[in-house]
Amino acid sequence: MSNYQGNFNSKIDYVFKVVLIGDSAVGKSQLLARFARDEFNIDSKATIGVEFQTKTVNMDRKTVKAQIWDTAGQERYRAVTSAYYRGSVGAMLVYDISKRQTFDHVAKWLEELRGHADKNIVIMLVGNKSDLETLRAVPTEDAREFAEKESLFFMETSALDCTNVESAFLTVLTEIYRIVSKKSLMANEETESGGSSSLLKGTDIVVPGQEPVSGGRSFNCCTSS
Ligand SMILES: Nc1nc2c(ncn2[C@@H]2O[C@H](COP(=O)(O)OP(=O)(O)OP(=O)(O)O)[C@@H](O)[C@H]2O)c(=O)[nH]1
Repeated sequence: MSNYQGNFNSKIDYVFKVVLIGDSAVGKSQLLARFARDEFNIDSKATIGVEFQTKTVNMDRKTVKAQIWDTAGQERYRAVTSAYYRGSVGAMLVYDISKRQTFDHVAKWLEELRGHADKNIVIMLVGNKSDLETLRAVPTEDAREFAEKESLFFMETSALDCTNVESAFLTVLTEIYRIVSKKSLMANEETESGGSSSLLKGTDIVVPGQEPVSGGRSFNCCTSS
């Protein structure tokens, strides 16, 4: 079920759409549950269609609402690909450190992501289930090397025991914020000089219960109220 945790009383400076992708059962839904609500469900069912949750964080005296989207890893249950990626400015590409195949499929997920998302999207490679060290099938070094080659952030996490979950999401959100603030600065300069910026274009995001969030600002991946 989609779960919208909007706070209509406080001013939101930005909305960042972040998508979760990766094979089925790697723990995408539980990473989201842990980050958004500090919950974990050992009997987590496969996602059908698409869900999202929000979490509001403060950065640099701005209020950022992370709108995190989760879809099924299984092809037959997945959301429409292009709609899922539309407007996303961050992605968590998740595999399971105890299942080699889920890491072998990371390149395929990355290809799909790069084919559909903004070229400047911030991507974190996430090796989840780090609590299953005794069953490890993906050496940390292999993943780190892949991430470096592909210019991705990389972290190992455990939604079960909380390791690095917050840190992984916050790293992505902070990097998006860094790019967007820079773009905001550039946009102001370009308005004066007549140029155009290529940083994190994104598209309009409509949050249920709110007006479409484009508007005020010259970059439309985010909102400003
Ligand atoms: N040991 C361990 N199990 C986890 C962890 N994260 C998720 N799981 C378990 O892995 C299973 C799958 O988790 P989900 O979060 O539903 O996986 P998913 O990637 O969302 O799966 P799809 O919806 O099919 O794409 C569930 O039984 C979870 O309880 C973790 O960090 N450690």
